[in-house]
Amino acid sequence: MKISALFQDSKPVFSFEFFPPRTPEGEQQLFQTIADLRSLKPGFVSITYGAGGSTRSRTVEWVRRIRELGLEPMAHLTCAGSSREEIASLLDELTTCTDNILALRGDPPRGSKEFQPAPGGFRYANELVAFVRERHGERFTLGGAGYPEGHPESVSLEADLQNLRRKVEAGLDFVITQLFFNNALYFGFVERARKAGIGVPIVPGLMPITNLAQVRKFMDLCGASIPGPLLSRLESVADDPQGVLEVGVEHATRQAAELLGAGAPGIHFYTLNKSPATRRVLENLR
Ligand SMILES: NC(=O)C1=CN([C@@H]2O[C@H](COP(=O)(O)OP(=O)(O)OC[C@H]3O[C@@H](n4cnc5c(N)ncnc54)[C@H](O)[C@@H]3O)[C@@H](O)[C@H]2O)C=CC1
Ligand SMILES: Nc1nc(=O)c2c([nH]1)NC[C@@H]1CN(c3ccc(C(=O)N[C@@H](CCC(=O)O)C(=O)O)cc3)CN21
Repeated sequence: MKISALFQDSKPVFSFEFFPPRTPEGEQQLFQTIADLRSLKPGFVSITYGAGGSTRSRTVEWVRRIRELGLEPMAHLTCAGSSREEIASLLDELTTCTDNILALRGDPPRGSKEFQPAPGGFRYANELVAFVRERHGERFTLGGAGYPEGHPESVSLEADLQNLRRKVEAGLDFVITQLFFNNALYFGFVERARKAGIGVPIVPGLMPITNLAQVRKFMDLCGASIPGPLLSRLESVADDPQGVLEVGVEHATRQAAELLGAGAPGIHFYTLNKSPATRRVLENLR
């Protein structure tokens, strides 16, 4: 099912993001996480492609598994490291297992700050979006990424917004935001986007914090800032994993409730393949 239909409804769309595990233990954990989360009836679940250095070949495999489990999959697809021929053949394969694609540029390889397009590949996500539309028309619902705090490589918030507009004009059906911990960033972003003529749904992406070291890594990778008071609360329980999770769940619950109250079209959860925090946030919202 094309998930664009879900956003035409007034009900909020909840979605979960997973990455393809590298080890048999990781695979077992992800199966368990999906089992734990499926009763929450997500509108869709997405599978990353090369995120955080993870493997790409398993994205399609997990998309198939998710569909077999009766959930609606969305495959992430990036420009990184692939020629257009390779992307074309992957797209043909995706027509056999999903109706939904999150079209991304991709991160620079680990240890490098600068993105280099592959020979015969694309430099920006808007080129990938146009390519998918050119080859497959309306066959897929297409999502893309948006940056409430600006993309780390962009020269200004305004330039970044114009790039988002270009990407939407190339054919995006909706936008998922980079994770953020302060809702004012999302509200400001949506307001600026609407003024710039971007009309598609903008789904906030939230990551319930469960681990302080990981948060620091994400601030670096994603360019997401943490409000000082939240960081202080996390640091005050740094030696107590359960305490960190409690703070993370409470914060994400407050963020989600306020976002939905203000009319956000749903919430996309960056689960990192774990279920307890996301489950508790959604239960708190009921
Ligand atoms: N859910 C997920 O998996 C998410 C992944 N990401 C990652 O973030 C990274 C960036 O990907 P995207 O946002 O898709 O990239 P993008 O191509 O939309 O933007 C990348 C950078 O290039 C600039 N830019 C974009 N189009 C341009 C153009 N036509 N001319 C000049 N500059 C342009 C943007 O302002 C931005 O600084 C990727 O690594 C993606 O994997 C980000 C958020 C969520
Ligand atoms: N710039 C950026 N790139 C992304 O890939 C990305 C974002 N932002 N923002 C939201 C989510 C978060 N994503 C992530 C981020 C990190 C891991 C991660 O921790 N990966 C593990 C290894 C994964 C594996 O076991 O293969 C790691 O240790 O890096 C996964 C997905 C994907 N998304």
